[in-house]
Amino acid sequence: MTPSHPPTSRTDLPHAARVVVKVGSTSLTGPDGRLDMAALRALVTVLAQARARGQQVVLVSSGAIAAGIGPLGLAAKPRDLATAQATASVGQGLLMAQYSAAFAEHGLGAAQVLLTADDVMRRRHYANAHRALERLLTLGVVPVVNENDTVATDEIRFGDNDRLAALTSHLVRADALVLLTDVDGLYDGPPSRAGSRLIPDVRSPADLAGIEVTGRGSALGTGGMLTKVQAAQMATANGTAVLLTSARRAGEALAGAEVGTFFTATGRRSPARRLWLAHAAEIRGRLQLDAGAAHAVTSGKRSLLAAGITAVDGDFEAGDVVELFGPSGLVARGVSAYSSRDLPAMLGRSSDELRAAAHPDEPVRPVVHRDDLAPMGTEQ
Ligand SMILES: Nc1ncnc2c1ncn2[C@@H]1O[C@H](COP(=O)(O)OP(=O)(O)O)[C@@H](O)[C@H]1O
Ligand SMILES: N[C@@H](CCC(=O)OP(=O)(O)O)C(=O)O
Repeated sequence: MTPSHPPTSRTDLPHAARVVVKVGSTSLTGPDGRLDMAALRALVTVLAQARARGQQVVLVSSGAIAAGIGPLGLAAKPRDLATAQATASVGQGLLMAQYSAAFAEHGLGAAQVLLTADDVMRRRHYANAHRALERLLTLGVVPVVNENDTVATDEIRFGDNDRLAALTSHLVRADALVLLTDVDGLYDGPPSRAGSRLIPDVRSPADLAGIEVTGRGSALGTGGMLTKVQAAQMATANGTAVLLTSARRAGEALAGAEVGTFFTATGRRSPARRLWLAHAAEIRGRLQLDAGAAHAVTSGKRSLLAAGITAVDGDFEAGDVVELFGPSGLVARGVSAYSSRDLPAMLGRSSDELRAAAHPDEPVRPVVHRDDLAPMGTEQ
């Protein structure tokens, strides 16, 4: 197999050693909202061709909720969490049965892999998921990944499979990520608006300036174009090239044709936790830092101590993600070890003062440990 490196252009894509392909609900369902078997089988044929070329393939497939709507007699995609969870657990089994049958026609095995946000955020879970996926790939099986919708709670869920696909690309160290949807690429405005034009290449985040993307998906889709662009940025910043196009063009895309929008890989892999913090985590509050603290967390990559915090905003618990602002703007995101109720009494106090005031059994921790920090913004 070709040595692993991100493709630098579309023509390189058929030579990428390991590819993650993500397909959205809208591309797998017909107008009646039911699974479109022909679309599913056509996609599997394309993935089997990639396998025949010697590429390893991981499929991230939405469609569990869509597949559950018909059998449960529902009129539309459920809005409340409990019904969405129930619908996904009915649909996921049906979806997977179709994939297993379709891959078997090409002599390929398929494996269901259901992930939650914890599986990429927590170090031990991450190592576990990584090991299982590696073994599946070396066994020649095609992993079919979806979010574990039945157990994912509102607080800790990806909610959209685009960012799950970017994190899966990190998990398997993919060279390329192919995002398949119902439009043929990224446009500079909503594709339904007359005059919107396809953007063929995105070479750096600056190329995205001025582009209008909406977070609203179609009736069955979830994140719209916004989560796809976020996923593309997560993946490219971590050394994975991205091609965004329509599911109808999956065959051409994987064969290296001039279709869709190609996002060049811009960065190198960072730890998964940092990736999550920087791009996917929900922000619950904000800490204002003095200049010294802002410099310490960005340049020195040091833990944030209470002494350098001047103000606390928001309502958050210990373990929630907060944004850290220096005198000239956003500098980092991090996991706060203290709640917004406990922090105000600690501000500006040195660790020695806090230790003297604390209960002897209670260790004084940094407010944000350096392992839980993702530098962002300009003061890096
Ligand atoms: N700038 C844009 N370029 C392309 N598509 C866009 C843009 N802004 C919004 N969209 C919409 O995003 C939709 C795709 O998102 P979504 O429905 O969530 O798909 P999926 O089910 O494949 O995840 C497209 O149908 C399109 O109408
Ligand atoms: N996990 C959900 C997918 C949610 C989702 O992201 O959908 P989509 O926007 O169509 O990729 C399901 O299988 O229904």
